[in-house]
Amino acid sequence: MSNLLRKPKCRTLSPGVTLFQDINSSNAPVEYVGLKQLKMEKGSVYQEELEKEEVCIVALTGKITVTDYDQIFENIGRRENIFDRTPTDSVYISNDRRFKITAISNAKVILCYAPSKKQLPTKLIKASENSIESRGKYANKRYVQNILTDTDSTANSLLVVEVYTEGGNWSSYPPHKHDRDNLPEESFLEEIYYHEMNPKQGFVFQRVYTDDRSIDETMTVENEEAVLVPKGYHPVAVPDGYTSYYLNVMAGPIKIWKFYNEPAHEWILNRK
Ligand SMILES: O=C[C@H](O)[C@@H](O)[C@H](O)CC(=O)O
Repeated sequence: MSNLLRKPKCRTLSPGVTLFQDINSSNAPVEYVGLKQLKMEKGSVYQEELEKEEVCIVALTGKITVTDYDQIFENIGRRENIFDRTPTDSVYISNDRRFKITAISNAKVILCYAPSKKQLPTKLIKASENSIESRGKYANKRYVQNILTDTDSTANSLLVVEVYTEGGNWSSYPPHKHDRDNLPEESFLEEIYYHEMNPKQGFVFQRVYTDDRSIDETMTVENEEAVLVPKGYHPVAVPDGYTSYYLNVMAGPIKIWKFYNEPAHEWILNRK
């Protein structure tokens, strides 16, 4: 199995709180990004103390209450099913703070991490504040819900985005990368993909590869699996009949998303 593919591993953290994905610099070839996926039973509690990291808590499904012990955001979350295809609520919490999540209903939560040294205000990112984009044409149409963009001053490092791609389409396509700290041509952002499929028995193909092919992994990715993109191009192909969802966490030395399209395939963008 590819070192870039992370299958869910079930670990009970506390009564009613199960960890399925836990990706960080101690167990993955990444320095800037981290991700946890939690499943929480109604009434269960998850607590964490942050050091020099910031977190975006995404109420993936169900309802949760989040507090940083100064503010409390009650009953957040806007969808029972990720494929309701509506934005959801998130909470940004900065470095050197602690937080507690209480599940108001059975809930699925994604925690997105990135480095942070300058403590910024905690913020509820309402679903209505997500900017929505329809990207692509022909067979690379996808639908994007931006939670934290590179122009958003809420976070120091984090970019968080949700992408829906219908069957028969490609996303993150034409292939692009952002693995060089070389502005204005390209920025360096590591990336984690957290994937879900509808129906859930589906899969997508994702290739992660570099110009020199020192990395060239083509993976079959199934429901609730994650893919690491330490560097390289990272297109996704979705089989007919299925809808792909993925959440991206991105971060790097500078919070700018300037990607570089692979020259061999950039002509794709010029079709009328
Ligand atoms: O670099 C960003 C990620 O590859 C995705 O968020 C991608 O941009 C989504 C898309 O445009 O298809």
